Amino acid sequence: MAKTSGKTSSNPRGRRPAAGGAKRNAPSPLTTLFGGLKDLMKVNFDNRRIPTLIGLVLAACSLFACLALITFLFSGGSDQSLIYAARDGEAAAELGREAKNILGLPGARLADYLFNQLFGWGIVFALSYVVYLFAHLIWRPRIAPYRYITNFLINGFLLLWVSVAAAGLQSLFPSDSFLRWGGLRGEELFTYIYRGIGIAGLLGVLAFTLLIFAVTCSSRVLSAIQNPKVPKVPHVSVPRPQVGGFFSRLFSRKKKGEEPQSEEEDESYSQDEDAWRDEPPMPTDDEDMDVQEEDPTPYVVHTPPTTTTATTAHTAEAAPSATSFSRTTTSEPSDVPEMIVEEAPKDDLVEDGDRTAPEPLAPGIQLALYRKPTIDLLRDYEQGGTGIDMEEIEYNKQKIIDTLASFKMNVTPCKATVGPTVTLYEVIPESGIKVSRIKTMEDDIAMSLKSEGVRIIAPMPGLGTIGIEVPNSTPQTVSMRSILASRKYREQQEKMELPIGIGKTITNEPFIFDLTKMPHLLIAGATGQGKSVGLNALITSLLYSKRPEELKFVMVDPKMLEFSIYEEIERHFLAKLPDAERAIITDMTKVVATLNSLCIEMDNRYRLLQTAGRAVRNIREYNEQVRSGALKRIDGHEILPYIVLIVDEFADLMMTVGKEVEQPIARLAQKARAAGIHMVIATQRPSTDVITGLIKANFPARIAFKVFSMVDSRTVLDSPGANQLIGRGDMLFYQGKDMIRVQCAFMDTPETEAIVEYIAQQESTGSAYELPEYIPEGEENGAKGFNPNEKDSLFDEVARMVVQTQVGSTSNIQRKFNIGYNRAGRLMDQLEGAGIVGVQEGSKPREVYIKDQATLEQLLQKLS
Ligand SMILES: Nc1ncnc2c1ncn2[C@@H]1O[C@H](COP(=O)(O)OP(=O)(O)OP(=O)(O)O)[C@@H](O)[C@H]1O
Repeated sequence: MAKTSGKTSSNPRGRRPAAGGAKRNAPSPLTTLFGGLKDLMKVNFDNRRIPTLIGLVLAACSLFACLALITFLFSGGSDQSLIYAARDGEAAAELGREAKNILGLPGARLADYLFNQLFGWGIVFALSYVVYLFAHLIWRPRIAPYRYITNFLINGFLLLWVSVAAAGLQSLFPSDSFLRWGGLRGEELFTYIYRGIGIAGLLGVLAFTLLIFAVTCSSRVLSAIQNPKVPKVPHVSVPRPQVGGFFSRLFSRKKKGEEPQSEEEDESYSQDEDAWRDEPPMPTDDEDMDVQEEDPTPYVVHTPPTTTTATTAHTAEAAPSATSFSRTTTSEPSDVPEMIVEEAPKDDLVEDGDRTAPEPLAPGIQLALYRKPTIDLLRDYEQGGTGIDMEEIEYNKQKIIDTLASFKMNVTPCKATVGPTVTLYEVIPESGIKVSRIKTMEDDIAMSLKSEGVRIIAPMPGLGTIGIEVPNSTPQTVSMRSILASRKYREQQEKMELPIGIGKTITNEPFIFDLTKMPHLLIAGATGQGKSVGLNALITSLLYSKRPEELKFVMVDPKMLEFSIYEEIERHFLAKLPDAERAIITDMTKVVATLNSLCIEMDNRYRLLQTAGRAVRNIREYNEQVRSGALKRIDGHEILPYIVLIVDEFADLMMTVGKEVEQPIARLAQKARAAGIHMVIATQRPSTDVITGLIKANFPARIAFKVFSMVDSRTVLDSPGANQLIGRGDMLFYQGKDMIRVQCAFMDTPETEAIVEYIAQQESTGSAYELPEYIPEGEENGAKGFNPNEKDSLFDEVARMVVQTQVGSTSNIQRKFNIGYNRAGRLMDQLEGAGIVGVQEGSKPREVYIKDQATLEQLLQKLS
């Protein structure tokens, strides 16, 4: 073939012959014949027909030879006379019997020739090469030609080596067997070497050539020579799926019914020389070599002692259990021989006993008998824990390596971390591979693993590896109970102001963050991907850590169903506008007033912080001062509750009232942190008209559940990733730095109902927390006048006190009448409306316009 090409290339087709030289340069009939043959072969090779035909012929031949040889081993002795008779020209019939070989006399003669006349036991390697040839010609014709040559050389070497060694052995242990162990050719070669260098030399040659062969072909032998110290470790064998030589892969594919059905389908497998996406590529010659010499124990699990330690309440503090696998594939460079499989630490739960104990009474605590909900109200969904499925891990690892290798990206796996729903495989790419190229392989790996969504983190921040997250075939449900009962949550609860335990990370650790540090949160995700469950987890987390005096929610629920369950705890944990009937806001037009009211509350709080002195810069410091007694209740100071605004469907809000909410939300987002007001807004539609630039800029902390497009993912997270999630609470947490994949905790409606009931039946603050009244700009003038219907019952008394003391201060009213800050603020507004005091000017007391009691009494009479 090569020769043919050489000849034709001297007259490349398409080149015009020189003028006048047409005859001289006309192709000879031989060239024409070869050229035609070449064209024919080319076309047919492209069609894969010729290789398949050749492969089938070779398959038939090798089957014939194998059958002949196998029966020859058993019946060859009795067929010897027939074989020699035939060779001497006598007919078998003359000897009066038939050959015992299953293929008759031709089979016996062929086997005798192959075995005895050629290479004895070495012939096995000749046959194995023929099998390799036909298998590749039929099923994988496009592998590079050098692979045929490499395999030929390997089998050729083994054939000669075994042949000479077998001939030597037979000469040492002579027998009257009809079999010539090394065959005639092997015996000749043996005799030649033996005569030249003697038996010691012969043994030396055999040993040395075998060593050279092993070093050339096996990276394991090479590394064993380079690092002779092999650590002694206990080992347990684990069955290995999908790893092995060509035949095991072939059979496993058949078993799974994945054989390409049609020629077209088959063609698609061979688009790229190595790109068998649906199956690992055929082993390269190197792989074949290693597979041949692999230990029959597929792979070894090294179990460090840490894995066997008993689970105690302190397991989280113990080192994570780790199981390391010896290298099983030659795709890996020899210097990183093991992959660590890291199972997440077991849940470290603490007893709930202390929860039911009465809380120590402290200044600011009004509800002395109030108890936070107990853990037994929550269910445990995590039966069985996150067990490691070694087979799955090994299978996925192999698939990842093979898929990347088929695109010429060799990687070494170094670690697998098994999480509740996802396993993170860390790999190190061979030098020279662009990390950005691996990043583009998400879909290819997902396809080869037949997996829903694969996410590649390239590179893993600070680790020098590339992370490939693959969903587990049996995801675990993370229960809210396991988060709130965890030691970590209990510890963080002490340190954080608004601790939110929302789920578990990939290392199975509770993921807890402080809402005050965010300080606002944007949640997005397509419908049905776990947003509502996530919001409930967030609310529950706060209900478990805060008392009614410390926390109030403002809930906006356009779906009208999601938060209605929390209505029962209105008197404990909800805040509302003074004129609102229900605390849960379902009417979108009321949201604008609520947001503006929150802005007023924010401003009021800032003023209050100013009056508290220089040492107080935010609500935490203010509350600390109140708790410590430095700021006294008698002076109108009391614990300021954190306010958390939760909007379930922000898109609805934007569609209904649009810009009107955008402004107050942006204002709150920019300023409300110090005043203890935090926002959580969730949306099903993460489009740019909902999550506008203004909103995005003010919500640095974001949670993305699964979205359906990369564009949506970019809108939420500024990068792809959320589109690769698998749903059912699988989420990405982003706070301007790295993205953290978290499995959101699950809790069902009955659990929420039980918590709400538990709180509702306890003592409360009497009514919902009253937010300041908001008067829209247009109505302000009229309303400022004074509305007798809204007159506070304390109005007259307060007015008298203000005129008498000539001090127009809200905190003064609070102190004197022992009322809350908001009510005092509202009374002050009414005094302003009635013309008794002037407008607010910074943190100074207001000017009192009425100077004597008589004038005041006249005015009060007019207003009544
Ligand atoms: N963390 C989780 N663990 C397990 N399953 C979950 C989890 N979160 C959600 N699911 C499953 O997904 C379903 C839908 O969840 P959810 O109602 O929270 O979605 P959603 O995003 O709020 O949808 P929508 O926007 O349409 O209301 C749940 O009924 C539950 O079966």
